[in-house]
Amino acid sequence: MLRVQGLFAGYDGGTVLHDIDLEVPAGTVQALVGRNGAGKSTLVHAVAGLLRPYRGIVSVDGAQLAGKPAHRVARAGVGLVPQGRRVFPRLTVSEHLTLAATVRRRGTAQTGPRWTIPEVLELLPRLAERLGHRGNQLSGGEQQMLAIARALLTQPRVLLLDEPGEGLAPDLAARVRELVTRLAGAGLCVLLVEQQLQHAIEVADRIAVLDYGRLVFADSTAAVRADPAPVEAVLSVAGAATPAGIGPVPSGQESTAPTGPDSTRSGPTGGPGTLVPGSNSSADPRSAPTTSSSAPAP
Ligand SMILES: Nc1ncnc2c1ncn2[C@@H]1O[C@H](COP(=O)(O)OP(=O)(O)OP(=O)(O)O)[C@@H](O)[C@H]1O
Repeated sequence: MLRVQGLFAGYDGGTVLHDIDLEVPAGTVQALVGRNGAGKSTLVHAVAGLLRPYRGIVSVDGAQLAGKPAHRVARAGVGLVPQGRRVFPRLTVSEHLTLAATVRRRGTAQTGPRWTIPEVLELLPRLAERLGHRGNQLSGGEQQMLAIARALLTQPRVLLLDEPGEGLAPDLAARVRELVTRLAGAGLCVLLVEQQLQHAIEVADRIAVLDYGRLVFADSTAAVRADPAPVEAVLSVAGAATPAGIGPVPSGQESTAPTGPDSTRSGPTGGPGTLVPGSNSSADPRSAPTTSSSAPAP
């Protein structure tokens, strides 16, 4: 189980993510949707240890990970398929896989599937035909497959996928979604960032919506499929060019609970089908942050 609780994070002392609560049980896919700049990648980075949260909890099966560096988070069982794939241009496919396979999990018992290079190649046969090719010789789809293979070889219990279908041909993107379903079926907790609500509906068990750095909606996919209007309303607000913006670090950073509007927090999944209380509704042009504290950057 991946648990995120009361998470605040941002850049250079400014706050992008406000009081995020999310739980992803093993064997399920949690989709995260939201407009450009809503904070989706920031959340993924904060979970993966690439960005140190200002405060809040990130845990995997009870092990606290918030604030730990990315390599420790990876060893604790969190695999990342970053947006843009980020493969090494000069390393071959084979070298990428070998390197990833050397990341060993420490300090926790192995649960879920344990991937070997042959198994990963069986899952992604295209890579088997490209073992000697360097990263910069791969197509976008092949790079995506490599990024997924590399993440699996770190033996994750939690897989974070940041827009894995971005830039792929529709049929390849659909194959990636099928793969995501299979991986959840194998017992992984999957947090999937998706731009397209329809794609999220296809693959996810639950759907959460980030807007202006706040979790404004969370419910089962079945509920969203039955009534997508609340999610569509958030995603389609005019003026989407205004991103989350970076506000100041929340005041009272050192205190145990946030104050002001942010303190109205829903349960971990935000409650059934509701726009999360305490967040601004999609109809409100919102201002980012609540205070102008000058708390220090992390
Ligand atoms: N490294 C950074 N330094 C400063 N600000 C950043 C950085 N990365 C992102 N931001 C800002 O944080 C906010 C959220 O960005 P983020 O990339 O998390 O959004 P997103 O929802 O993933 O967007 P997209 O769908 O366009 O990828 C934006 O205002 C963005 O400009």
